[in-house]
Amino acid sequence: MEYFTCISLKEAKQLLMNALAGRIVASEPVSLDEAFERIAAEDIVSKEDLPPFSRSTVDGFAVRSADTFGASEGVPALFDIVSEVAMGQETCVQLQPGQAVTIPTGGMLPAGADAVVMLEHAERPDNNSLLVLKAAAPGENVVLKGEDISKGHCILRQGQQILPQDIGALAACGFEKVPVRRKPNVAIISTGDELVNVACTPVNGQVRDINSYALAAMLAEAGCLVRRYGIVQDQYEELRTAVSQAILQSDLVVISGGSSVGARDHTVKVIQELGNQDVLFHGMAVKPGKPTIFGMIGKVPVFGLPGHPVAAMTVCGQIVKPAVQALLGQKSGNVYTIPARLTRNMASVPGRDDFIRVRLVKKANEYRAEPILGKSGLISTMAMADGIVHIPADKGGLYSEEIVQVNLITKP
Ligand SMILES: Nc1nc2c(c(=O)[nH]1)N[C@H]1C(S)=C(S)[C@@H](COP(=O)(O)OP(=O)(O)OC[C@H]3O[C@@H](n4cnc5c(N)ncnc54)[C@H](O)[C@@H]3O)O[C@H]1N2
Ligand code: MOO
Repeated sequence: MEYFTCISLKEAKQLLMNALAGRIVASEPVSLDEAFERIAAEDIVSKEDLPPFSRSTVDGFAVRSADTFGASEGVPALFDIVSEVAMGQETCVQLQPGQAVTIPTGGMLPAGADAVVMLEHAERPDNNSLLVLKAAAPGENVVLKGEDISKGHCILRQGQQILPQDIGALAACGFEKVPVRRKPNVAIISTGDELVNVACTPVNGQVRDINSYALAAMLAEAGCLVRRYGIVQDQYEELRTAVSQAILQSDLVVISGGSSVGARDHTVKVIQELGNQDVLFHGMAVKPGKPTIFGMIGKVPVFGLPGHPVAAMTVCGQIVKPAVQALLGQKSGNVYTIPARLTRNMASVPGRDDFIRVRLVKKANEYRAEPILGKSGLISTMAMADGIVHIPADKGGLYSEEIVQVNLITKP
């Protein structure tokens, strides 16, 4: 007997995106110290040229490059040293033919100069004159005004995740603060009469709550402010009360466990009742993770994730994280993949998306992906894995020795 009307992962993602369209969270300004990994709420355009003046990249002598043409150790070009550029100060010299000025690395290029001769390519017969031993090309050893970032250049795109190099560019252009998306508030509710808190020693029949911790970590990494609502017993009223409270305080709610079709699985009924029948799907053709629920309670997306820990984490990666990205207006999440050679055949069922855990082993010049076999209730199979290989719905499996893309779940 089939209890679920399973829809494809593709269809599930589409329903999810339709339901979340236009629900991007508000923005807030943060300082550069707080901007790492946040999502830009606006395009940020430079209001100035960087560098704001042409500058030297070496210690040496600013010259007109044309004056050095043909210079060599045998036939050096002779210059008058007319001034000295001081670091951090404007230079008002206008270089004339045959003139040079001393300049430090980073110093402002004087008007008329278009190249810098390195100290080691010149000799100073006396304080006021210079012999250049090597020709300098126009622009040599110089960063031109605006060469790094020009005025009007977009340094950060709306929806882009802010990384250290972006923070550097923002600092360079004088942005002390940057508008980012507020972190979505996410509630995680664990359900199950058998669950006890991590600090407890479970008696027979009980297990510790794994999912609320693992999911909290995944969603914090995705940019959320996560609140764990603790363990709720498999009782309709208790779950209803917890969810009613969670939706008032959250942008997204995750309920772990109770998503299947057993007598104690109340999640669907709670979403239906609080959300005016708005359950958009119950059942996805994926493995692990088939008994997944998604519905809206008012404006709040609510997910019912399967209780088996690997299934809960897989579904979190496949549909909850994309939902968070939609709330953040994030253009694309960082997915690090690595090609690897599969070490054994992996059968699947056409029409179903499978996600297999793999361990990566470096051998010769390539990585080999060793599938970790084990039921979706075994958290160790996830903890041992370096990545996940996706078998798409249009394939009946993967062959041993086939090159596959591994989505890394460890940091590269
Ligand atoms: N007759 C059927 N039974 C089941 C089906 C099915 O299609 N027909 N699907 C199976 C699949 S697939 C999964 S996955 C599970 C999902 O069940 P639920 O979402 O209802 O979850 P529970 O029954 O509450 O728990 C299942 C399993 O996971 C353990 N669990 C639950 N929460 C946690 C937690 N926070 N930390 C650690 N472990 C947790 C729980 O103790 C159970 O062992 O249903 C299958 N059954
Ligand atoms: O979702 Mo389940 O068994 O596929 O873990």
